[in-house]
Amino acid sequence: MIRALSVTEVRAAERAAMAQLPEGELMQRAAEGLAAVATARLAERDGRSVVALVGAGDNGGDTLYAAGLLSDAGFACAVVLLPDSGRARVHPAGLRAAELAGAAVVVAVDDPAGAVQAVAEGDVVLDGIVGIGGRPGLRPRAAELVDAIADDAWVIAVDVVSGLDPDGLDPDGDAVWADETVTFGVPKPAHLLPAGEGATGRLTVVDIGIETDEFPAAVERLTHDDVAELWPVPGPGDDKYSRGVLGVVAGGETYAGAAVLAVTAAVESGVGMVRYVGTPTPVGLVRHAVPEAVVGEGRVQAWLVGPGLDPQATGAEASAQLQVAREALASDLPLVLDAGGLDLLTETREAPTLLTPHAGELARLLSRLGPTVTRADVEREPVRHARRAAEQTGATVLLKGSTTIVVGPDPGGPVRSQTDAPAWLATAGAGDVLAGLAGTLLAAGLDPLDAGSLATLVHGVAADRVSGGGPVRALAVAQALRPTVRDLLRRADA
Ligand SMILES: NC(=O)C1=CN([C@@H]2O[C@H](COP(=O)(O)OP(=O)(O)OC[C@H]3O[C@@H](n4cnc5c(N)ncnc54)[C@H](OP(=O)(O)O)[C@@H]3O)[C@@H](O)[C@H]2O)[C@@H](O)CC1
Ligand SMILES: Nc1ncnc2c1ncn2[C@@H]1O[C@H](COP(=O)(O)OP(=O)(O)O)[C@@H](O)[C@H]1O
Repeated sequence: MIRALSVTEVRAAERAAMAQLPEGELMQRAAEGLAAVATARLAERDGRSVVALVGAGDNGGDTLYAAGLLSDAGFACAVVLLPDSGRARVHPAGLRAAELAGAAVVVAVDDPAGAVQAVAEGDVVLDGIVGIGGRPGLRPRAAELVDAIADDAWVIAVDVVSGLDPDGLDPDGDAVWADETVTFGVPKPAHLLPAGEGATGRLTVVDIGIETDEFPAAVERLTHDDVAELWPVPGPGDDKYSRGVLGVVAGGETYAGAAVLAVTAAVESGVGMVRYVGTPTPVGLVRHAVPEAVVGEGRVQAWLVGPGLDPQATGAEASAQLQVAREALASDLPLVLDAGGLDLLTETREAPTLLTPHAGELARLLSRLGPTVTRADVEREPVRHARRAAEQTGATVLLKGSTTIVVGPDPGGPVRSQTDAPAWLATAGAGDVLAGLAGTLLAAGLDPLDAGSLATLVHGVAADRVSGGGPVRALAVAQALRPTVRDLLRRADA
């Protein structure tokens, strides 16, 4: 699992480490790590010149020391000081080290044209304007200099891309767009959350000797190595009931195929059994496409309600199906609530509950529970809106997107953030597959946070497998779940 710490926790971890180390040691380690990465990138690109954009804080200090090391190593190094007060506010010892090593110093406020020219000449650009002390956005001088970076330069953000909210909550405004971020000790939320992930580029974590395991994570990301630990693998004593029966209330006369996709995904991901409840058309399709599924009500360990379900549908059969859906919501069993089923949520459930909206559905849900929220609002601040929905409903919320985030109702709990899928997965029916897969995991007894994030990871890996760089269809993703789970489980034996 990859863990990111909030700025507050990072500072606490750094304080604890600093208490054991000589003054300035952490910054030296950070600078050495940064210089080593920059040296490797220069070598890969046959580059000779480095330019360092330097702000007023310790992030600028790291960058100045690294520029000194790179200068010592023989690279042509320029440092551009951004603060209005010029030399006065940058890290004094770092500046001395860079100058002693022979780096050329340009004070942007005194020589704006020289600063632009220096920036344009860098084969590698170090963004040391701000790190974890930064507020979102770039000031005009910084923005102008960032614009001057050559298109083919390799931009390395120091610790956190300047312009981002390091905690990854505020929407990204004007920010540096890095090819790579070299971060110190532990990832920060901006590296893993939608607001900052794109601008962060490749993430390289440099060990500077700070202990972070004891500190709570703000953001977590499951990796392939986590699958074997979390996946419900049956043992000799299991039978189909003990492995978990999933009741699926999905599909209707309008969106009949959603039922096939969700039920297929549940069966392909190894559910003990599916009991399917639908109207005549999807019942016929499910019987034909998934002979393993049992049609009709019965005892289940968890429910999936919603894919392709029309909560406004009328007529005897649709009403009977909606009645089962409402009973599932009112039950004390774990529940995945997706798509049309989200409209049926009227009160807080006590049992484990996973809501799986996309941005539009989350906006609709929040608007039903409080003031109007638009899809654009959710897309601008996904974590805040998912958290709000989780707090208001008492459920775990899985907000789908290119980065999918999963948050539980405890506001202090971590955000799970997954980016495993190719953009080809943005296709109709993909969400129905995810819902079926999440249902399998909930029926097997996983809690909603693990079920949601593990399902998202496996769904994304399966999509990647069937894509191979080309289009995917949702049914193929569902059918790829079996080999995908098998291969991910095999990693543990390898
Ligand atoms: N702590 C440690 O032990 C270690 C820390 N390390 C390093 O320290 C970094 C944190 O350093 P930090 O705390 O000095 O904050 P930092 O990110 O340099 O920014 C603060 C300055 O930025 C300014 N500023 C803010 N927003 C701005 C904006 N949008 N645009 C422009 N300026 C803006 C603000 O100035 P003001 O607004 O007052 O003018 C303030 O002075 C961390 O990321 C890591 O690299 C490593 O050495 C390892 C050990
Ligand atoms: N740009 C993207 N990159 C990767 N995955 C994406 C992207 N956009 C959407 N997805 C994923 O595709 C699926 C789409 O789900 P959803 O919108 O509910 O589709 P449907 O309702 O048609 O089944 C979700 O799992 C989502 O995370």
